[in-house]
Amino acid sequence: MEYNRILLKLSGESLMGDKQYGIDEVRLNQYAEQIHEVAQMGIQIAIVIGGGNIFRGLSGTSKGFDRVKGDQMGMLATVINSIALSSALTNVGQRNRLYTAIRMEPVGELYSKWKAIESMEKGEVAIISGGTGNPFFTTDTASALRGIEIEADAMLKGTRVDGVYTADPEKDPNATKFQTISFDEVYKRGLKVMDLTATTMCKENNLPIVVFNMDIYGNLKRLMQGENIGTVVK
Ligand SMILES: Nc1ncnc2c1ncn2[C@@H]1O[C@H](COP(=O)(O)OP(=O)(O)O)[C@@H](O)[C@H]1O
Ligand SMILES: O=c1ccn([C@@H]2O[C@H](COP(=O)(O)OP(=O)(O)O)[C@@H](O)[C@H]2O)c(=O)[nH]1
Repeated sequence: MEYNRILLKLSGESLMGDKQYGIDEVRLNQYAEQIHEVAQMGIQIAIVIGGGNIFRGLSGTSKGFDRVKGDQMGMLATVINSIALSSALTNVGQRNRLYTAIRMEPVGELYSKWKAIESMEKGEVAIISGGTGNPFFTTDTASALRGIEIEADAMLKGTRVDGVYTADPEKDPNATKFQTISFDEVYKRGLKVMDLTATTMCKENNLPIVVFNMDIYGNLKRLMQGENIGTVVK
């Protein structure tokens, strides 16, 4: 697969690094350096980050939170992570622009497909924060949505496992990894590497997903250079 424009999804939870909560500066800077490296190769990059290191709407409901309010907190958590990444990218010399799904100037500009594309064409990394702006969705679904909107060649799901397995590799030591897998096979086997809403959006709009381990330094560049790491879902 050749990549000219990518949507990179970063897990909020991975941003914690070795910490129990919040943002680990070392991990954050490693992400920024790797993104800068790939941007310098001329690849257009949009980024969507989760918020699981700070707050997840569903975890709030068990403590009595209203789901919609909890999800709004979760979406704001993705904005916090995005501001941190924006700052880290600036520190490594990478121009970038922060977009928000809901109006929040001067934190970021209100997202639109055209503004994000214009940024990327100018060599800026477009950080698209705030999820879809709606409760009951996940950051994976927001990534699928934004990836389709900005006409990315693929959605790269950077996570803490190195691909899609026959079963959750964190629970089943006998699970084996797929090099590629079809969307239909993901449904048939009930694989839970992304939620169904996100998977269905990608399938219906022909956006391939690449699941890879973003926590191994250099993996993003390896992938862009065509190395066979991770799993392609298409
Ligand atoms: N079939 C599978 N193949 C790979 N990972 C899976 C599979 N089923 C479940 N997972 C889990 O999905 C996680 C990756 O999804 P991610 O969205 O980054 O995590 P989270 O849901 O914690 O934010 C992995 O840590 C892994 O434990
Ligand atoms: O379009 C969206 C995207 C995210 N969220 C909320 O934001 C939280 C953080 O996102 P997620 O759990 O997907 O992040 P990750 O697992 O990648 O850290 C979710 O739990 C939801 O509560 C939401 O309501 N709508």
